[in-house]
Amino acid sequence: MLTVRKLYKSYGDHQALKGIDLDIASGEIYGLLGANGAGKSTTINILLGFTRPDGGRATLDGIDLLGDPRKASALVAYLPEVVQLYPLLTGLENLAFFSELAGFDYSKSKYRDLLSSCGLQEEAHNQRIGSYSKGMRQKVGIAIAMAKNARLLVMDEPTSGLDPRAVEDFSTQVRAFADQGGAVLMATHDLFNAVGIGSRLGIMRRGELVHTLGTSGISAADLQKLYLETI
Ligand SMILES: Nc1ncnc2c1ncn2[C@@H]1O[C@H](COP(=O)(O)OP(=O)(O)OP(=O)(O)O)[C@@H](O)[C@H]1O
Repeated sequence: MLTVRKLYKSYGDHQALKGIDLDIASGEIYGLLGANGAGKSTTINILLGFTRPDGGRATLDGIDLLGDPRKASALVAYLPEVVQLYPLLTGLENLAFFSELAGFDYSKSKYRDLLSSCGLQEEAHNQRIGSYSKGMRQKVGIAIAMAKNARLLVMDEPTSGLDPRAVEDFSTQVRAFADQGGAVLMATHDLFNAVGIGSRLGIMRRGELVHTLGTSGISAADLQKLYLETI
């Protein structure tokens, strides 16, 4: 579904990416791991069209993500570390606004269903986003991704600052997105969550993807050992 080939990026004479290859299938949650500066955000920013690569290709369901940013933004949803929403609008109004921006016009009850299915309690639907916790904002962010039928959900450090209950809720929503056939790419330092939620993991070191592994049968302790030996 997502295919990335030979992605290169330099900043001045510093090579931030040295030929990244990445494949994420439909229904897969891929955790991208690596120390600060390894190149995770650069990879994500290129896939989102925020940064231009020096070389390489990325396709999603055969569509060129790097050459056609408008098509790409219709297919890809992004959850940054802090989900950017309008603080003076309610959760429901934000969902309606961003859905309409993406060309979808649902009924109010459909928006409510989407928010509820993403775990946002009903009493919060009509509260302004300014009063939401980080976990609640993420639920709206995932509802927006679902509303626009995104095929790929990209996330940067989604669990930083979330309490364990919020991480559990978040994991449930992300799994639901993947179970509907979406692909998920998540850059994270949270090894425990990565091994819990991820189907596959990649460990980056100095601009290279040096290990990829499936998560079945791997404990967080095993992953931590491999990670520390790798970075
Ligand atoms: N805009 C930029 N200008 C110059 N150098 C940059 C820029 N963005 C990233 N870099 C450099 O590229 C390398 C990769 O950075 P990147 O942010 O992709 O790493 P990361 O793995 O996401 O790190 P972190 O875990 O800290 O977010 C680093 O050495 C960083 O300093």
